[in-house]
Amino acid sequence: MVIAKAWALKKHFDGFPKTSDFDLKKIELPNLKDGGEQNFHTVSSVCLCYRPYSRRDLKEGDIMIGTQVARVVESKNPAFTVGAFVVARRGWRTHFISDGKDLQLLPSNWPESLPKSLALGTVGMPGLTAYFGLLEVCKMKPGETVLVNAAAGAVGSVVGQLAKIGGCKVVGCAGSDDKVAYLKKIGFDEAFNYKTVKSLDEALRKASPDGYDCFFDNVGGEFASVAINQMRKYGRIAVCGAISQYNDSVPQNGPYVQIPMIFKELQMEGFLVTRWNNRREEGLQALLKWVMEGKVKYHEQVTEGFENMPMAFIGMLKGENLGKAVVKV
Ligand SMILES: NC(=O)C1=CN([C@@H]2O[C@H](COP(=O)(O)OP(=O)(O)OC[C@H]3O[C@@H](n4cnc5c(N)ncnc54)[C@H](OP(=O)(O)O)[C@@H]3O)[C@@H](O)[C@H]2O)C=CC1
Ligand SMILES: O=C(O)CCC[C@H](O)\C=C/C=C/C=C/C(=O)C/C=C\CCCCCO
Repeated sequence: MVIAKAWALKKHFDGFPKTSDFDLKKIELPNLKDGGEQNFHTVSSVCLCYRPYSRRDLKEGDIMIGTQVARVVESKNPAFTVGAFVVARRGWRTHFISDGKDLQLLPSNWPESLPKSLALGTVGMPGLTAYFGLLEVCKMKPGETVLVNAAAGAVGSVVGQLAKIGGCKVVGCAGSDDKVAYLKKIGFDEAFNYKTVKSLDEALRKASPDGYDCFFDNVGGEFASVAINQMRKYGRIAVCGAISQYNDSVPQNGPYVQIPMIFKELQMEGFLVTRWNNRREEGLQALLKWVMEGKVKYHEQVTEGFENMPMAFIGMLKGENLGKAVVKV
């Protein structure tokens, strides 16, 4: 008999999440039925989207939403043999039983040398978000200038590198000098620390005096209000996330975007990566190839221990992660 550990949402977040908002539970798993298999969850993702999605999708007492890479430890399903690795969206839990319908095997050509946890980051949902957001929403073209914020994170770090592969100039910003140094190391043309610059407006102007053709916005709020005024004519803004607003108890005012949008004839489009679920394999194979060729570098912020999941999530919201935040169980 297996006893799984799971983190539940004890109390809906009020402002910034606290460790006391989570509750560690033990769940006894039944024996396997024919056609079922049991997975041991080896690495778990902590994703920023849990913050807004928790309010919409969970009630207090529910297991936290989340995605994991899991290893099959017992199986009565021939499609998932013992030892296989799968990506599952089964929330913050150490073990679970599945009939296989909600599992995705890692791509069959996944190289042994590559950490399987990348299936939660650069070669997973965040990488796909960067890929489709840049190609399909920003519609970047060689020679253009691309701006991305939260640039040292899971999505942003891939955005910048894909834009370089696409022949663009890339400007990124992040919240520490170490993150800025990392952005330069992985090929960003310009990078700055948005927390220490005297004026965001000046920093953006200095990084690209001619303005920006594409803006991949992970942050929203005040940053977006400033950046929108530095877009070039016919610029495209991909609204991917709004981190600066997720923990607000009182909604922020603005931005009032109509004037620059009219005069510069801008396009601003929100998107969810799931729009391209039917092209998932294309995106994963492209990302896998670039990673294997060394054209896309990755970094993971690894927290050890399932008991530290809430801390890893809170740490990511505070900006403690470089690259994708994952928890090893
Ligand atoms: N539309 C879609 O389909 C998807 C959207 N997303 C969104 O993409 C964005 C990036 O996600 P992801 O790459 O996983 O996260 P990250 O790995 O980038 O981690 C979050 C980072 O956000 C930064 N941050 C936190 N608070 C603020 C703030 N107030 N202002 C500016 N930056 C802040 C921190 O970095 P720093 O030190 O730089 O402040 C932190 O490290 C999120 O908004 C997420 O919701 C993600 C997946 C899919
Ligand atoms: O690890 C997981 O479980 C995440 C799975 C997410 C899923 O597979 C795919 C799409 C993720 C989209 C993320 C979107 C954002 O982060 C954008 C943020 C907020 C959306 C607003 C939600 C408001 C609900 O009231």
